[in-house]
Amino acid sequence: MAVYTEVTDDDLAAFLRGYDIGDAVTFKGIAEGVENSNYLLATTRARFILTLYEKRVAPADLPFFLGLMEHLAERGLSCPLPVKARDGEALKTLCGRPAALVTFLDGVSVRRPTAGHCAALGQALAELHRAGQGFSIRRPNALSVEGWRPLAEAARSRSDAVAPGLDAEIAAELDHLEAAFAALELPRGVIHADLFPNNVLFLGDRLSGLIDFYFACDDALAYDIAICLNAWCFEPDQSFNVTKGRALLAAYGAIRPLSAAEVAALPTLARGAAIRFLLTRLVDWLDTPPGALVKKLDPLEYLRKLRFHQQAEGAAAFGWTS
Ligand SMILES: Nc1ncnc2c1ncn2[C@@H]1O[C@H](COP(=O)(O)OP(=O)(O)OP(=O)(O)O)[C@@H](O)[C@H]1O
Ligand SMILES: N[C@@H](CCO)C(=O)O
Repeated sequence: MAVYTEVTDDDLAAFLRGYDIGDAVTFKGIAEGVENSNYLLATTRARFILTLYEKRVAPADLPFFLGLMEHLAERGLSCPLPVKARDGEALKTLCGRPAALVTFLDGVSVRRPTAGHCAALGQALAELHRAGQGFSIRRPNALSVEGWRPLAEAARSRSDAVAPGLDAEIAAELDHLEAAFAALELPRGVIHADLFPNNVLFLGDRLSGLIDFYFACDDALAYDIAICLNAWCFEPDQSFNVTKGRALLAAYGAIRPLSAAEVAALPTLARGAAIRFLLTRLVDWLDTPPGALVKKLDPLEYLRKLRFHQQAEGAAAFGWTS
């Protein structure tokens, strides 16, 4: 569940007096999501999402996230648009938390993506990468290669309890990845960095919006593709669906063609993307107390994906065809 901070009717009424968006009609907490408190607000004019940023979002990063959504929306990407208050500011404080209102997007996320969904995702990802060009604020990726060993250290004495031998397996993989990533020179730009199916909305087969930009940062554009290949193209039995991978890559390439260096780097990037989510899930798994309301995500799902990539030979394993 994701309502950590309760907003009373009085809090809301006082908050909305700062905006010119009509009067509240309905207001309710949204159960999905794990990072922030989210509410769906309908006013006499339109629907909005009210987000109160909880402890995992650094307040210093909020101008990047809100500015990025505005930049992308102005360039035609279907993503939430931060709503400015009467004073021209989108970032406010509510119940002691940083807070913002963004526009509501219609659509539902898909649980079992088809190849058609993967193609739509690939196209939208390339459009996002194009639209991100020219965005002036920088945000390094704290969860790229330099961030992985500290996460592994945080889990270290406890990870073998999750899977025997896990600590040594992670250490060996990090040795490999640190060298492999150091050798990469790839086109960079703004990436979403968490574009899992729960962050992509569809109306029927049509992709209607991208949400949750709170991991967005500057990094290799192809790293975002690798994150999506991992999140969208594995089946529940953990086999990689080459048809879905091919659909994603072809649709992406039709908008933003991949360079030879990016294609060659995909297996390394996919291993990196696998260990990134393995590690963050592992730390959360170990640190979340029993009985907490937050749903814990399985780190071993990403260990299995990592092992697939360790065996894979070249981008053809993802369905890449030149
Ligand atoms: N602009 C929007 N339009 C429509 N629905 C939205 C919008 N923003 C968020 N939602 C809904 O709220 C839910 C939670 O939002 P979001 O994914 O941003 O939360 P979060 O706390 O950052 O969680 P997580 O990082 O786990 O995805 C989404 O799954 C979606 O149902
Ligand atoms: N997408 C992340 C969760 C938080 O963004 C994961 O599946 O591990």
